[in-house]
Amino acid sequence: MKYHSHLDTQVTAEFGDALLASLAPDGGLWMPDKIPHFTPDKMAVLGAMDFADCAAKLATYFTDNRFDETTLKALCADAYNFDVPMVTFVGQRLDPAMPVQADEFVLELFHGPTLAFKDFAARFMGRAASHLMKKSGERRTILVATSGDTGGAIGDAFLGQDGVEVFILFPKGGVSTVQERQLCTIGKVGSNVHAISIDGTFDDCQALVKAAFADQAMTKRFDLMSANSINVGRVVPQSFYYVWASLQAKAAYPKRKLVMSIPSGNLGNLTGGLMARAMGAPIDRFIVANNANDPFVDYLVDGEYRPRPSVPTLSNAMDIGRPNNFPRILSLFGDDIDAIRSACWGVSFDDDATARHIRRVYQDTGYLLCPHTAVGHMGILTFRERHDIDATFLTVGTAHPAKFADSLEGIIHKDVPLPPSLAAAMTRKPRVTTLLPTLEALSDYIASELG
Ligand SMILES: N[C@@H](CCOP(=O)(O)O)C(=O)O
Repeated sequence: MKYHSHLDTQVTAEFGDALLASLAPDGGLWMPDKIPHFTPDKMAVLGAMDFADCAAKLATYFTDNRFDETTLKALCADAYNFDVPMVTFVGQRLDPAMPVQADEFVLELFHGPTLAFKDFAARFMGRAASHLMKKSGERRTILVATSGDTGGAIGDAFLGQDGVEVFILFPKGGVSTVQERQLCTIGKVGSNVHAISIDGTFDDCQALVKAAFADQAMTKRFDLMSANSINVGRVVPQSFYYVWASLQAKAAYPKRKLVMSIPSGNLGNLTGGLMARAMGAPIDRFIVANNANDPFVDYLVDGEYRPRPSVPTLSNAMDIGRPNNFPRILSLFGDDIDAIRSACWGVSFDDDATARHIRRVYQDTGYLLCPHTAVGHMGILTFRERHDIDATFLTVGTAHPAKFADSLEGIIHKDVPLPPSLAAAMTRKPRVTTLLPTLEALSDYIASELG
């Protein structure tokens, strides 16, 4: 498998080099040259595996000869040591071996160490980068912009890794209280993970990271690597759980179509899903569910892409006005908006609707949705109102509700208990630096921390 820049197919790289470089030399996003396509028979074999083995098998098609099968199997077994359940609001689990009647499930992708779907890609990326860097002796300074969840997952995945320093940029006041404490307590004094509160929005953080990569001198001086989903090493592993989950759902309900709803911001998760669909994963359609930051939903409606400054919402991890992966989606579909529309249906919701929905589902069933997953589930309800279709519906559950305890307690008027890892983070002293959103401030700070 080779990768090419989305700006120029002649600019190519192998997986390991694309991962460590993050962006192509022309500033483009790396794209797989050819997405492998699996027949239904081959898909059935993948679906019969457990998630870690399925991921390792898929990874053999996307990596290069620096990753043999044994390495990938061990890497995925180590990365994916947690559950990937699909459950109804009343706790019924989708299991192809069990007779099940329900048609709506939440694909809970938040059982990894930092309680968000970002763990899937961060843990693969961390282990893959470590494998490459051990061989070559290279070093990297990782920059990651976060609106809440990516930073924690990347910090956790690279914590203590030799030859790597991680700088997590988050918008001051723009992430939940629990997320902020998680981000700011991963790195202890002297460790390789550094949290930076940026006086600005997530878009400012993301723009700063991009400006750092556009600055050749800075990229070279610090050996920069991005751990955001502009890095193809984030997007590839985000396709694995779509393949596996869709195969489980199809095995349980072979006759039904499958519709998956993705709460979306930077569009990296959707890109992973679209890649899985291109591989032959039996997903009929994606619902792209946005909060008030909805340039992609608008694009699906009128074909005009209008990135704009983000506004703060309850589902803060999706407060993104200029989604990084939009060019990848265009590239996957050769700019054909009709093909994009046949794969994706979009809808957006405001905070009042989100809060009402969280309260209603909690009162009716006892299931507490995180604000992002709530947006995803509302997407399914609206889609079902407008389409008469016999399908299994999976809402992609992006984060554990306890990460948003502060806002959820005001919505359900009850305490939201924290899982042990988050409760422990709340007792630790934060270690964070506040910076203005300028390249000079960022560069000086990195230089001072690297000594
Ligand atoms: N929603 C993200 C924002 C960064 O997006 P990514 O796709 O680059 O990880 C977050 O939670 O930080």
